[in-house]
Amino acid sequence: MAQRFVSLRSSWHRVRDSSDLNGGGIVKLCSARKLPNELKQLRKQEARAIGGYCLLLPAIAKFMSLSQWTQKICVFCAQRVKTPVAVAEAASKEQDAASVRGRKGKAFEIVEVEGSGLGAVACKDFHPGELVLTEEPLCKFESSDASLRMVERKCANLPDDLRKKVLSLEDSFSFDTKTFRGILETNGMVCESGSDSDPKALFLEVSRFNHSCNANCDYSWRDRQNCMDIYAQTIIRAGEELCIPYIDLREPRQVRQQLLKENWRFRCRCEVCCLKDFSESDRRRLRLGELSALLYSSRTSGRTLRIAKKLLKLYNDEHISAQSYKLEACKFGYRASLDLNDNEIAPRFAQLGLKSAMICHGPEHEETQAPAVWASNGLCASTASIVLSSVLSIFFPLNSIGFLGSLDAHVRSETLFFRTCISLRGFAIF
Ligand SMILES: C[S@@+](CC[C@H](N)C(=O)[O-])C[C@H]1O[C@@H](n2cnc3c(N)ncnc32)[C@H](O)[C@@H]1O
Repeated sequence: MAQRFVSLRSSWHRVRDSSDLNGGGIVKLCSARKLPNELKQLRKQEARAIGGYCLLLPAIAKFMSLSQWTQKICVFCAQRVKTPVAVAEAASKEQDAASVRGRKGKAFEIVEVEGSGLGAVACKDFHPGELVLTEEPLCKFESSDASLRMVERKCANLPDDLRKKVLSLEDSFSFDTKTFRGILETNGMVCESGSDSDPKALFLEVSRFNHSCNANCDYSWRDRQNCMDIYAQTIIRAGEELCIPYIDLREPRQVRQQLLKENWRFRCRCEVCCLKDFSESDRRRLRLGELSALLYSSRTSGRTLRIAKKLLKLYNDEHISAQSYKLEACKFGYRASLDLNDNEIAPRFAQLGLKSAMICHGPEHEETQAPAVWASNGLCASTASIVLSSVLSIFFPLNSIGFLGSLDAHVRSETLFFRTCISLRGFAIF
C-alpha cells in the first residue's frame, strides 16, 4: 500500500490486466493532502498527455464529497477517454476493509432474527452500492446427485473447526439431525457464471443472509475472482436486517410464497407479503414479470424501447430496490434507442445502466464495464462532433452553422459529463 502515498508522477499505476479496464488504462493513487493541486495539475497537463485517464481513490472521492460507496471509484473523463472505469485494486481492497467496518468494528453481525433463525443485521449505515461483504465459497457443487454426494464427502472430511462451522449452518430439510445434504440444499447459492450446469456455492457468512421480497441488498458473483459480493441496494440504517432476494421478485405473492416454501421451507412474512392489501403490488409484479419476458422476444426496437421505459417506471412504483432489474431494462433500452438513432434517450439509458450496474455489481465487475463504455461513447461521440465542426468552422469561418454546431456539441458533451458526475454523486438519491 506504499503506492498510495507516493508523489504525483511516480504514482501512476498502470493496470496489469487490460480486461480489468476493458482495454487498459491508468490508475492514480495519491494522498488526500495533496489532492486539490494534483487534481488541477492532472486535469490540465496529464490528461492531454495520456489521452484519457481514470482516477479513483477514496481521497478524491472525499475531496469531491462523493457518497461513501463511491469512495472506491471516482471517474474523471478526459476528452479522449477510452476507459471511464478503472479499478485501483490495491487501494480498493484496503478501502473495502475499512469502509465495511462499522463503529463497533463490524459492518454487520449475525444475530437471532425473530421468525427467521439467524440473520445479518447492519452495525452501521449503508449507502446504495456500498459493499457489505465479499466472501470466497467454501465449496462449489451442482444440483446433480453425484455432485452433491461428492461435496458431502468433502464436508465430512473437513478439519474439525471448519466442519463444525458448516454443521452450524441452517438445515431446513432434515428433521432431527442436520445432514450435509440438507445444509447444501438450504444454503447453496447460484453462482451466475453463464454456465448451463447451474453451479452453486456454499458460504459461511453469505449463507446467513435471510430473504425478503423487498430485499435491501443483492448478491453478485465474480467469476474470475471466485467470490460473492453483497452490495447494499438502498439506504440502510444501522440495526436494520440485511436481506437478499432468494427468488425472482417479479412474481405475485402466491407464487413467491410457493417458491420459498418448496425450496427453503419457510413462509415469508416480509413487509410486502404482509401488506393488508397486496393486490396492487401483485398486479405490478405480475406486469413486471410479463414485460421483462417481452424484452427478450420483442421484434422491433420501438417496442423494446417502450417496454424498457415502462419497466423502469414500474420498478420505481413498486419500490423494488434490487438494481439488477433496472440494469436489464437499461441494456435493452440503450440498444433499442441506438437502433432508432435516438440520441436523447440513449445517454440516459447509458447513465442509468451505469448507475444500476455500480450499485448491484460494484465498479470492478464485468457487468459494469459495458454500461461504462456506453456512457463514455456518448462523450466520445460528442467530442468527435466538436472536433469535426471546429475544423469546419476554421475552414469555413463564415459558416456560422458549423460554429453553432460546434458550440451545441460542446455544450451537450459538457452537460453529459456533468450529468454523469452528478448522477455518480446522486446514487443515494436515486
Ligand atoms: C440461507 S439460510 C439463511 C440463514 C438462516 N436463517 C440461518 O439461521 O442460518 C435459509 C433459511 O433461513 C430461513 N429464512 C430465510 N429467510 C427467511 C424469511 N424471510 N423468513 C423466515 N425464514 C427465513 C429459512 O429457514 C431458510 O431455509
